Amino acid sequence: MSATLIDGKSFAAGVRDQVAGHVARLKQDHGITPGLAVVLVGEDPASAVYVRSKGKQTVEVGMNSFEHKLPADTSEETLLALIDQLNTDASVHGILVQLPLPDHLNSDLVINAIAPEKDVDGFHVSNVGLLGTGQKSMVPCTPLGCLMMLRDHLGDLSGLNAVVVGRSNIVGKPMAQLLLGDSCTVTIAHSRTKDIEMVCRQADILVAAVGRAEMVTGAWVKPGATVIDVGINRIDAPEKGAGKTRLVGDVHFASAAEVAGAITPVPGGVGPMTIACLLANTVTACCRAHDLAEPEGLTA
Ligand SMILES: Nc1nc(=O)c2c([nH]1)NC[C@@H]1CN(c3ccc(C(=O)N[C@@H](CCC(=O)O)C(=O)O)cc3)C=[N+]21
Repeated sequence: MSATLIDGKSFAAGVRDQVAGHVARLKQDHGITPGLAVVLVGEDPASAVYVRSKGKQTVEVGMNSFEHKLPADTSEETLLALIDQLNTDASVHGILVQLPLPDHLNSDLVINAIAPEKDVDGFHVSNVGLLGTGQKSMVPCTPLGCLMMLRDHLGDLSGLNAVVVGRSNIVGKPMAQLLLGDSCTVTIAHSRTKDIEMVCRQADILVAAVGRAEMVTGAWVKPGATVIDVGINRIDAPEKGAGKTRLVGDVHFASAAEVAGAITPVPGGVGPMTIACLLANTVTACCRAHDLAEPEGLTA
């Protein structure tokens, strides 16, 4: 491997330290404790793990964590009533509804019921529009974490060719907006893109967010490029024993790391940054709610 490893795990620990500092200042100087409410509908085991990890880290940085676990058959009416209550609760500065929701619930409707200024996921249509027009908004956590690592590693991004593989509302589209905001030349590639390998090989910055295990190989990577792997895929790992699994990204790490200048690993790359940025967004939302100066370096 010749690429520099971008250590998301330690970067995220640094972001959480900064967040903890801001939380302490909010408590001491203003008597305010930022609060994050996480809503989980149903019993998806993977989602439950993430929600527990978010709650633990929220408390570790000194914030209040409010967890709302609802049964899988919760009605839209009940869920909307809870969101309404959280919208008006002054101790709640951030609201996250864990996705995906069960099929009978309309996630667009639910997300757009969150007060935009408390929408720490940045998924509300108002925040999407504000980001797209370069106005102050809540920025989705995963793309924000990727941007922080890119700026840290590369400094000024202006004029660089950035290719985002994947066009989801959660990662691909907002990632492209953020890179455009930093004056990159941005291409969004996806399953219908012609000669996707050739498109990717033009990228100084290559962000893989398709959800297909190890799809992006070294042959897709321009020598020296910075590769950000957003994918988290659990695959069978018979070499570890019968029935064992392991996590891999959307990038075939071994081959890409031979060509790239820098690369994020999975696990320990983008994932921990996503949670750190959720905490950062909650502090930002709290400061805005109280008309206080926003933390620097924790927003786009
Ligand atoms: N409204 C909403 N917002 C989200 O941000 C959201 C969501 N719904 N639904 C589920 C996905 C998933 N997600 C992850 C966050 C951190 C790791 C993470 O820290 N992963 C570790 C590994 C964890 C492991 O070992 O399983 C790592 O990559 O190093 C993974 C996944 C946030 N999501």
